[in-house]
Amino acid sequence: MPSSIVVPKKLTTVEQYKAFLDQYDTFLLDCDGVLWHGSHVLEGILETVHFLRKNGKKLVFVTNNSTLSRANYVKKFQKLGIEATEKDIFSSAFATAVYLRNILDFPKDKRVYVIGESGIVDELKDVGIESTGASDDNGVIMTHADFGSIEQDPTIGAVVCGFDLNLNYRKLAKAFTYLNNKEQNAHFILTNDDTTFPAPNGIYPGTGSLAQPLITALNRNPLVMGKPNKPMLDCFFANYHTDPSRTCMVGDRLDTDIDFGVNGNIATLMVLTGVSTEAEAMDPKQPIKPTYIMQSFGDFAKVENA
Ligand SMILES: O=C(O)[C@H](O)[C@H](O)COP(=O)(O)O
Ligand SMILES: [Mg+2]
Repeated sequence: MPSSIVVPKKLTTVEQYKAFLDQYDTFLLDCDGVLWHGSHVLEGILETVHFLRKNGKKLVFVTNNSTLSRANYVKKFQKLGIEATEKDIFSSAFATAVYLRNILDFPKDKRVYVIGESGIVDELKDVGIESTGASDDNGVIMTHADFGSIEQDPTIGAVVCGFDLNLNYRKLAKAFTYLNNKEQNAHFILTNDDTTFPAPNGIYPGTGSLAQPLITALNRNPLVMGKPNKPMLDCFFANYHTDPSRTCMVGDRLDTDIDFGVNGNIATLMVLTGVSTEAEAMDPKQPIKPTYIMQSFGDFAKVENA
């Protein structure tokens, strides 16, 4: 059906929330912008998670945020008051590691140069892939005399770029050097390409924006692992067997979360606590349409008290 005809259904009343919840058994929950902003859990989220689980609903967490491993996400969840196990968590770092190991059959004698944080390094290590970079070059201020210190490294079989609070010119110059060596033929991979992400006091540049200098300099498009792309879909459906007709993706971004659900042929609920707006979703020219829209996932807590 043409997207201009699909009109998302706005959920606003407790009766509508209840009728919505009765349709689904499994909820794929995005994290940044749905559950929290950074480490600030949004209002009603803890009550909603508790209520849904008490009513037998399955919650799976699917995040493009590659900064933590699943093990460290479990610790974050627990610290914020949400029980979770590694098997309930799908991050773009995990999808990247699975893709390098299972799809690319990454050579044993090669390493990955990482622009990003511990989540990527740890998940690669979990599948037996060695990496370099990441925090090695944090805080390194280059001078114009330093270019000679950037050398080729034939052991680099891939460059993986994820969210990196400590991005700097040296990291970009090293990644460019490895990727620009045509004989080396290193893979260029982004964990995700979100242009922005929601923090407690606004939105900020995301991984897709951080990687743009490399994309422009190389004139080359990377492979992207996270939502809405196939590697994350394959990673999820290889590990989770749910009834698609009783499964719903909940997210704050049209171009990652909602598109991921559309690509996975499951229903989608867009919440307005993150990046995408109701006007964007309702725009007849918008090609990506959520099945439902509501203000906040935390509003489901009102059903319990109804
Ligand atoms: O820039 C990023 O890495 C992403 O915007 C961000 O972390 C998205 O996380 P999600 O909303 O998928 O949990
Ligand atoms: Mg999000």
